[in-house]
Formats: sequence, C-alpha cells, structure tokens
Amino acid sequence: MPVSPGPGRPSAAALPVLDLRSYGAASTPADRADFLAALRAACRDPGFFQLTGHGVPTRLTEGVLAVSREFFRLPTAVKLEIENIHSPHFRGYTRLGHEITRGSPDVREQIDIGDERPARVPAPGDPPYLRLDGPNQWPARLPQLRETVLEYMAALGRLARVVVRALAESLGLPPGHLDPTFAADPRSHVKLLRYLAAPAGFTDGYDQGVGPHKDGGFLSLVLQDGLRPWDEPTEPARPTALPTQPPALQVADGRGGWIDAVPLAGAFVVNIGEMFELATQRYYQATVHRVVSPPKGHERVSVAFFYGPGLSATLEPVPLPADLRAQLPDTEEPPDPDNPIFAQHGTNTLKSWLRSHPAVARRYYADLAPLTGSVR
Ligand SMILES: O=C(O)CCC(=O)C(=O)O
Ligand SMILES: [Fe+2]
Repeated sequence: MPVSPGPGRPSAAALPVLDLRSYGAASTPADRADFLAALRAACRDPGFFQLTGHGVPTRLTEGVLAVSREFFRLPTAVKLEIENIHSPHFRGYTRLGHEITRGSPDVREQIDIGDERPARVPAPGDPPYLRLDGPNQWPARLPQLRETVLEYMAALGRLARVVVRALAESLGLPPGHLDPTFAADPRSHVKLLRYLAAPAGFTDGYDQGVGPHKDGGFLSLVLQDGLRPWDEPTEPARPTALPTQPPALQVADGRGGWIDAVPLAGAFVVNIGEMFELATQRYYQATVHRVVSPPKGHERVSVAFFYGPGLSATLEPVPLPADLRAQLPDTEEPPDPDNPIFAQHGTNTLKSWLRSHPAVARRYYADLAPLTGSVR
C-alpha cells in the first residue's frame, strides 16, 4: 500500500467514539441502525474509531497494561532471554530499534504473542507461511504475564467476532456473512508495546515510535495507556509531569494531516487492515497511522490485538449492495511495488514479518525469495 503522508500538520478532528452497547441484544432497532450507520461512516473516513461499552472487564484491560509495564521494566538481559531471534515463528521480545517500518528503525520494544500451537515440521512443497505456527516464548521471571495475556486474547477474540458481525451488517450483508471465513481457524496475535524517547546513539530528535503504516491483517484493536513519567535507571534526567498529553498514536486524515487518537481509559482504538480493505473492494479503508515517541523521561505502553482468518484462507470480495457499490472509487489504486498485497492471508502475513524483523528472517527464512521491498 502506498504509505503517504510525511510529517504533516496536526488536525483538529477527533476519532469517532462508538458504544457497542447500542449494537447489543438489549438495544432498540433504532439504536442498532444508528450504530451500524456510524460504524459504516467511521470505516470509510477516517478508517478508525474508539470502541467503548465492549464488555471487556477493566480488571483485564488494566491488568494487561500493568503486566506489560512490569515486563518492560525488567533488566534488558532478562528480557533478552526470550528475544525473538530464538523463534522461527517471530514470537518473543524485540528490543528498541530492532523492528523496521518503512526501512527505518522503530523506537519501541515489544513482545509478540500468537496462538499457542505446536511447530510444524515442513514437508516439501508446503507453503512457507506454515512455519509461522509454533509456540510462544514466555518470561520465566513473570509467570502472571502468560496467564493475563492468554485471558486477554480469549476475551478480545470473542469481542472481535462480534465486531466482524457488525462490520458485515454495516455493509448491508447478513451478520453471519463472514462467519465461515473465521469459523475454521481464526488467528489472534498480540503485541505488548513500550515506546520511549530515542536513547543516545539514535539521531537527535528521532521520534519514530512506529513509522507510518497500514496494518496488514483484517481487524486491529489497540488498548493504549497515557504517557507516564519513567526514567531509565541509567539516565540522569528527572521525569516531569506533563500538563497535556503530547501526540502518540496518530491517524492520517487523508488531507495531509494527522488525527490524534487521544487515550480514552478502557476504550479500544479499532481499525481495519489491508485484507479487509481488499475484501470490501476498498469501500472501507485501511488507514495509515503512526506513533510519535514520548518526550524524554516518559514511557507509553500499548497492547495491540490483531484478528484474522486462518493462514490458508484467501479473502474473497464481499458482495456489496448496489447502493454501496455505486460509491466505490472509480479508479483502481495502482499496485505498490514496495508493498504487494496478497489476498492469500498466510502469504500476506509472512510478507509483513519478513520485512519488519530482518534478523529473524535472515536466520530462519534465508531460503525464500524476497516477498517484497522494504516498506512495512
Ligand atoms: O501502539 C499503538 O498505539 C499502535 C501500534 C500499531 O499501530 C501497530 O503495532 O501496528
Ligand atoms: Fe498499526
């Protein structure tokens, strides 16, 4: 996907806020219709919204943020015990600056956690994406991380299935239209993320927490904490309280500016990925977003959850009703040579991993022809 805007200007707009209770069984038909209309509008422009009333308990949203903060504050040597270089499945810890977006290092650290499955022994002729299946790496020092994250993934999986049904309905389709796509082998992936100011050694003023990108998958739900004072133990500067929250997660507004996704306690920032954009023939947009690094002496923690169909699934275009089809863009977006999109889900997923984590790719996937260029 072409990854537009550059530095850009701020935008006064805010992300739409949708309350899932209006879609629930207890709501009136009128509330439900309003919810679906608001969902349709949000998925077209700006392609992002904040979701409240989702029913995931605060104990769990607070718990997953707290255990993530605790992990990231462990000594580097302990975090590196589960570095993703030990995993052919791209699971585990990535240290600051080791992930690449748009060819540049991201100033964030993370743990990648996927569905727990046994690693496959590849047979000749097997598609290479099957190698993505495998076990996670869990920190021995923090056993409650595994417990909390698995509970969180199960809860978010249930929520994502409801959102998928609402998305189908918002396109004028029966709510169960996409169920068969997800029934057999749905995939969940979580990233626990911490953003810090660029440490010494990075270019001065470097603020790419994560560079501008579109999510490759189907549906993303991000839980974000506000900025918190935090000083690396080795750094002399004292953290200071901030009068206002500086920008962190930002969403391209399509006019060269950025919309701030201001943290809303307990809400999920929801957006669709490239696979769903393709399935809707671009009626819905996968929108470019980025994270700006926090100021020195602060940290930002977020938890991103990605939901998609089985790796062997190929997404078919959904049959849009005539009134929506009439609103499709007249021109086809030209293919981006730096970022081909594969309708085959496993291939598209592997493409993103290979370019974001080049060291893991070199170690375990050197036998593969490159799937793409350098843009995430
Ligand atoms: O940390 C965030 O708020 C967003 C992360 C993100 O966009 C991603 O990992 O794809
Ligand atoms: Fe993203």
